[in-house]
Amino acid sequence: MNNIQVDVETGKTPTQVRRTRSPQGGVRMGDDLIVETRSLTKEFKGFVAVSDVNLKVRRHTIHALIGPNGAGKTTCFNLVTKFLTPTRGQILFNGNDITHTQPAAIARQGMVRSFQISAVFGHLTVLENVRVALQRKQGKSFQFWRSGECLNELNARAEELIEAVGVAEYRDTPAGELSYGRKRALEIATTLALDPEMLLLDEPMAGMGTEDVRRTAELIRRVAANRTILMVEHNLSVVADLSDTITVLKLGRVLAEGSYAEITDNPEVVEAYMGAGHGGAGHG
Ligand SMILES: Nc1ncnc2c1ncn2[C@@H]1O[C@H](COP(=O)(O)OP(=O)(O)OP(=O)(O)O)[C@@H](O)[C@H]1O
Repeated sequence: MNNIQVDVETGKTPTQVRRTRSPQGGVRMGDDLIVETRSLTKEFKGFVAVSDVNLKVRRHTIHALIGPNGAGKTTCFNLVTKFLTPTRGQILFNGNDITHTQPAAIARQGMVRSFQISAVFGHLTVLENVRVALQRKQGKSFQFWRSGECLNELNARAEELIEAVGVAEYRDTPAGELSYGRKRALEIATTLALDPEMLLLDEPMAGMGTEDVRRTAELIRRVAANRTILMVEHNLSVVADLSDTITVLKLGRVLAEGSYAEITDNPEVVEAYMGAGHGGAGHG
């Protein structure tokens, strides 16, 4: 049975090449940092939604962004994934300044936002959806795909991916008929088809029932074995369970950063959540 570590990182990936290459931008980061933001700031018509955020995401960790409503999590996430342009500040990915790079170019560099590129097509089966994603990554040449060998390879890879995310038994089911949680697992499979070095997840548990949350958390943990994950997540018990590092935002600024134990020990964090009317750990 394949597991996620062998099925998605085969041979010399572009990722591995990047890891050994010296940064092109000439901006040095600490060796273990994959993403760093410097004084990241976003203003909307004078309103400062994100203010001077210095984020340090270490390679091969799960890093969560949390905070009460309106804290700036989504804005911060959209800045890092380049859906928004910062008013000020800098974003580095693998040492390269990507502040002004287009989202598609960043995806090619290995930073992929789930549910961004990887739309799931409801009328296609689970397996077909993953095949489409694999073809999108590799297939520019029609001739290439005409070769039977390539198609076999593609099928084998697609089977591995759906196995890895736990939807293999639904391989021939149209994606539109899947439960919400399984659809999101399939979305993760289509994202993994792009072989990302870093995965950005925007509220991966949103709208899920307990069983789907448990399964998705397990999936994220497996996916993270050889990747970096940055996620915005409201479900604090999931955050507690999964995250190596948590950055707490409040009113656009970093209020605290550390392990779950560290941040929950911080009176300012407790106050921020209580003050905002949040129910604390386990709140979905
Ligand atoms: N496009 C925009 N124009 C104006 N203000 C915005 C815009 N996007 C976000 N904001 C404001 O910026 C602040 C931060 O919003 P953001 O959505 O990033 O917070 P959040 O932490 O993700 O909140 P939530 O948990 O409620 O999703 C909020 O006050 C919001 O109203």
